[in-house]
Amino acid sequence: MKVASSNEIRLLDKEAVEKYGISHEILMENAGAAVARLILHTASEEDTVAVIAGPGNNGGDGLVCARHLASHGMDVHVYLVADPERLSELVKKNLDRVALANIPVEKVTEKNVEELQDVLPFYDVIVDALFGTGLTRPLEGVYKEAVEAINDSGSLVVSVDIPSGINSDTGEVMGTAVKADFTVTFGLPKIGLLLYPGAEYAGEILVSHISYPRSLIEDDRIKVETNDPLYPPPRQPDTHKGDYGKALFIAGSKRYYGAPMLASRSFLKAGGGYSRLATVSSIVPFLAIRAPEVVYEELEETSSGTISYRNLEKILKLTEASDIVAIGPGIGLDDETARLVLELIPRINKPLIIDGDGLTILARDTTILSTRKYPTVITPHPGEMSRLTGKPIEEIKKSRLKTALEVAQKLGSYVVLKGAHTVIATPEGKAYINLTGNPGMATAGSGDVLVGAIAGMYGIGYGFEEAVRMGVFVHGLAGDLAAESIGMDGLTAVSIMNFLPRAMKELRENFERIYNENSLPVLV
Ligand SMILES: NC(=O)C1=CN([C@@H]2O[C@H](COP(=O)(O)OP(=O)(O)OC[C@H]3O[C@@H](n4cnc5c(N)ncnc54)[C@H](O)[C@@H]3O)[C@@H](O)[C@H]2O)[C@H](O)CC1
Ligand SMILES: [K+]
Repeated sequence: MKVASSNEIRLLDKEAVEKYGISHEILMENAGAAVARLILHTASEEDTVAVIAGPGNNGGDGLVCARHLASHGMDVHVYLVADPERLSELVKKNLDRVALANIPVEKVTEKNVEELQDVLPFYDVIVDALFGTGLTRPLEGVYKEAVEAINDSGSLVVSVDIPSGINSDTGEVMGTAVKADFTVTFGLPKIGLLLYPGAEYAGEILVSHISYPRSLIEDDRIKVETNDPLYPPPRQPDTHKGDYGKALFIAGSKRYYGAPMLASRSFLKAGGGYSRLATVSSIVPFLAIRAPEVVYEELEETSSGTISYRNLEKILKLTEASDIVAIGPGIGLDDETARLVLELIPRINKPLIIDGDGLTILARDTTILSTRKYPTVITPHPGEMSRLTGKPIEEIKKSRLKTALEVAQKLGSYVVLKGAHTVIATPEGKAYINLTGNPGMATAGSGDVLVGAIAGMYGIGYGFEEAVRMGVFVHGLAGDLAAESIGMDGLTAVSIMNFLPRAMKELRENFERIYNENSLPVLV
């Protein structure tokens, strides 16, 4: 599903009106009615409802919602946190309709806002219609106090379009924000609902298309989408291991042999056919016990136990017999090894995944990517992205989508910026926000499993871009299945790896359910 910025949704709003003849009044009526439908499905008609309406169209949606709930016999009160004289004509029209329907309206100002703390806990349901995509600055004064009263109420909170206080483009909290149980968002979901902390404040998100024409819903001018799963390519019966991709992992060192094991083995667990690990000979005996299905290529090592430069030609030869290559997990930062990695990246004539220390080494000279003739994907966590861009980590965490898109464009490489709701960006300027995964996956080695999963998706036959997307999707799905089975606390990278086969089985056998459970529901 497409995901819109506040500017894009305003553009679609404008086109709905000007190009498709759907008036603002119809859009607002559909929006308010959608919120009312959710409440009628979720609460009971005996429940009491407080609608907290703000100064703009978000408030207007709330007023429409109040009218619909009252018409179902619910006991509804409106708290207007705005100056009625400054409302737009359309919002004023809806305020008049509320008054004409004898729905109590109370004006909230600095003088009486603290009373909200006392009255809101008595309402079963609170509709947060203070601000939506028009939020332009941090909430202060009466608005901030109203939000805090909503959060302290203990009532069921339903946010209109976006939780008030959340930045609809970045997901940041602007001063303070409503913690919603549900958010009904209109037209298309907003980016700020899917990036943390916005994703956490939104609660369960439901989309209402409010009669937007399909061409607006699927508008290609919108470059961001949720990372919805794609059905896996069939596994033909008469095949041999080579048909499911031959992968080469250039990884590991005397100190780090967990990473290469996790990456090379996860490739097989995700469905890949033939996994070769080129690593320092001193750790091969240990690895062979833990991962007997992997084929090992022993490499000479430096005095610090990392892969020596002397292996350059041998490694290049190995890449020729591979379909996809991954470089970096646990490879270390020894100068000689770094020189080898910087020499290999432009000369590996295969699709390439660069991860872990390989990214820290790449950060020394990202121009080496420009000569590559085959697709590349880099899989940084925010710390590695900070080294690649020179931007502080905090800034990256606040602008994950923008940073991923910029770097993908600049490097001509796919970017997987890991974290809660991993973001995938393409060199062509598209982006996908992944919805699978859970906090239990923030564990050492999780990224190594992801490298294997991406390579595995390419091995089973997805195209490169689809393999990157689906590697992230199944990695998160495996983590969710693992958490379901053993909880999040003891969830380790090995748990995620061991649930990859189940994730693939679920994808193949219960695709519809997996799709529905991991994409945004449309409120009908
Ligand atoms: N997406 C659609 O097609 C539809 C969207 N609708 C709803 O419209 C709002 C956006 O409405 P808008 O009037 O542009 O802004 P808000 O209601 O979010 O904000 C009101 C107003 O408040 C001012 N403001 C901004 N920040 C602050 C602040 N920190 N403190 C005080 N005042 C602030 C600013 O002037 C804003 O204009 C969208 O979210 C939907 O709910 C349509 O109703 C249905 C179709
Ligand atoms: K809102």
